[in-house]
Amino acid sequence: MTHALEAETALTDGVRHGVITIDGAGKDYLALDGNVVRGLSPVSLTIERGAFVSVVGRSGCGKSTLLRLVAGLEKPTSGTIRVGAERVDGPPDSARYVFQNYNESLLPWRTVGDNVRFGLRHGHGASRVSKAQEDELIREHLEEVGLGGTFNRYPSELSGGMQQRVAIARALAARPELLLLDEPFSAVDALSRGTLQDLVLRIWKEHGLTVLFVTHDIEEALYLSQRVIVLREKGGGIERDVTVDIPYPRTQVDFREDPRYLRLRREVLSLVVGAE
Ligand SMILES: Nc1ncnc2c1ncn2[C@@H]1O[C@H](COP(=O)(O)OP(=O)(O)OP(=O)(O)O)[C@@H](O)[C@H]1O
Repeated sequence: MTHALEAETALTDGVRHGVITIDGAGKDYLALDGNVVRGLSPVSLTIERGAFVSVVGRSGCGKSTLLRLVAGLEKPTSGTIRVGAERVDGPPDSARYVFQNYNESLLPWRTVGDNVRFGLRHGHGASRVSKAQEDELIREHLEEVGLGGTFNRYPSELSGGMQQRVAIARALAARPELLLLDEPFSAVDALSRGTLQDLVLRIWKEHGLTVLFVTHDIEEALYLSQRVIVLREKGGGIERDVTVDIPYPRTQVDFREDPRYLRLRREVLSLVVGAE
């Protein structure tokens, strides 16, 4: 195959499979004191359309940097990133990002319904519909994340877990193909966290999304994902790409007793602890 034909095939495959293709992408930051800080050594990674992939590693290993590069919120110092056939150079239209801190995710002066409306109006291939149709769609999205009846409330009137559900509903309203989640549940209590994990799994399946999920919680990463990318300390790049070959549906209690999970937890834990 000629190079031109190979490139062409790669592009059409990219469109068809909606892959994230990271090719030697790395990031060095210029710190305020003028020193260069390694955010992430160059990494290469392909994520298939419809995959659920998590990124784990110690604090400062570059998890958020990797996600922000894919989200187009940072420019790589080296290498390239593509979402589908498009080279990332700013936030891709087909991707939505949910932050760790729900206080930053939502517009506090807008009602829950209007926060979701924002997602609807600024969505992927958004088309104008009447206000009544919009309201109907917003109510459906809120129902989907278990927040029926909160349309006219303000974010500050909701618990942290509920606010994160609003952020997810708003992201879904934008009809993304790719959902990027940066430690979205780290600030909520353990029980709400389990429920939110199951919500994300349901949404992933029902909407056929590709999910890239950053967490410091190895158990969470294994429970959710088909693949867990372990990063080396201090922006050192990829230590291991671990396949989680345990079928879905998974349930919180059974999954954690599965011998395959216990083996993988041991493997990933020792990689993270040993990734120095
Ligand atoms: N804007 C920035 N300016 C300078 N250095 C930065 C910036 N953002 C990140 N860094 C540095 O890049 C490295 C990787 O940071 P990053 O936030 O990606 O790590 P992380 O694995 O997500 O950490 P955590 O688990 O603590 O959130 C760290 O050393 C961090 O201090």
